[in-house]
Amino acid sequence: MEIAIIGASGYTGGELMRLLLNHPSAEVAVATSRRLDGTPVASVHPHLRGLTDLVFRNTEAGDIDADFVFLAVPHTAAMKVAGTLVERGIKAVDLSADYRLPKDVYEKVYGMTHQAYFEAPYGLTELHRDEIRGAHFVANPGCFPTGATLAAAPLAEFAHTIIYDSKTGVSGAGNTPSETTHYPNVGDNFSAYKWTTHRHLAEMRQEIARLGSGARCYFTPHLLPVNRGILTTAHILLSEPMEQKEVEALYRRYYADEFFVRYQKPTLAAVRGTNFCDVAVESEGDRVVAVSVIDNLVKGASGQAIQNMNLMCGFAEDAGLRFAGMLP
Ligand SMILES: NC(=O)C1=CN([C@@H]2O[C@H](COP(=O)(O)OP(=O)(O)OC[C@H]3O[C@@H](n4cnc5c(N)ncnc54)[C@H](OP(=O)(O)O)[C@@H]3O)[C@@H](O)[C@H]2O)C=CC1
Ligand SMILES: CC(=O)N[C@@H](CCC(=O)OP(=O)(O)O)C(=O)O
Repeated sequence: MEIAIIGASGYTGGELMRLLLNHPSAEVAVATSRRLDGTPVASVHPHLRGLTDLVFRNTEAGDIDADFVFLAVPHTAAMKVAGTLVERGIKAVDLSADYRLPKDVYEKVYGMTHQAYFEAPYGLTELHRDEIRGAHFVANPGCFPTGATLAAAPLAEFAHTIIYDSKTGVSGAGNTPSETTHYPNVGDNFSAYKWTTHRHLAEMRQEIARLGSGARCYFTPHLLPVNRGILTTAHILLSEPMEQKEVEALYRRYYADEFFVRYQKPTLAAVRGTNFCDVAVESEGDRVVAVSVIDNLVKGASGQAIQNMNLMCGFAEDAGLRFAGMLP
């Protein structure tokens, strides 16, 4: 199957190309960039040199010749081309935020009118597998909502309040340099941002509600001086206390059949470069602390996008994604 990546010069585009090198049934045939038409992919992604001869092309969505497309561009850019792909009958996963929320919620959170809205399954694979399987267009979740929701999902129905406290690596901000990502500002430093107003809170609330929970959700992100990874500490306040044994058994049962969710002490290094989410819980009665880790560029973006592509196209869900991280 031939793949096109729109926005292939960015971090998630590069990560899609890296991961798809090992996919048994898919090969990247088109890598688009507006700025880099005619430039070898390996000149921007040097880790791919010798593994791909592809050259970036500034191809319009209407002219793309491929069986499947990944949209790896910022929100608002994705909505400009999504409709064309759907009309042409080309299956696609959108890594941006453009189709993750209902229109009215999107417009409120992103402060703009959605120009090309349609409904799409939310691609948090473990929770929405049946809708994703066979779908033509899937909205890949945000990186924070992926790790946070997987941390809280098993206890959602027993909770009245969930407070997510996340620490993220800098690659979450994309490849455009900014004051925030400037090395002296981020290196040897640590800070909170968007303390109460991060746009991913809407996705987190949506997923907890879809689990049938009326729990209130809150979220504060922090910027870690590392390139990859998100560690989320979810403080889950329960209506009735639960003992450690019961909570741990619940988590182990909930994820027993999920290859990409592992119950073990979460550390960023153990999931770096992989599609795994590691999770563990500790109870102190009416507060359970659930900690999860993911790689923001893999389970938080490109890896989960491939997991979704696999379901949409009838491949094994773990095709191209079954490998270990690197320790130490
Ligand atoms: N980084 C992460 O951890 C995660 C990112 N995402 C989402 O995935 C998408 C891609 O993110 P990421 O790879 O980090 O972003 P980057 O900024 O690293 O790359 C995006 C690429 O899109 C192209 N682009 C930028 N603006 C436009 C535009 N207006 N129209 C068309 N193309 C454009 C650029 O390529 P060129 O200039 O060469 O055309 C750029 O290299 C975003 O929507 C992001 O929110 C989701 C989860 C996690
Ligand atoms: C470190 C950093 O800046 N992270 C980004 C992650 C968001 C992201 O990638 O999400 P969308 O796909 O929803 O745009 C942020 O907090 O905005």
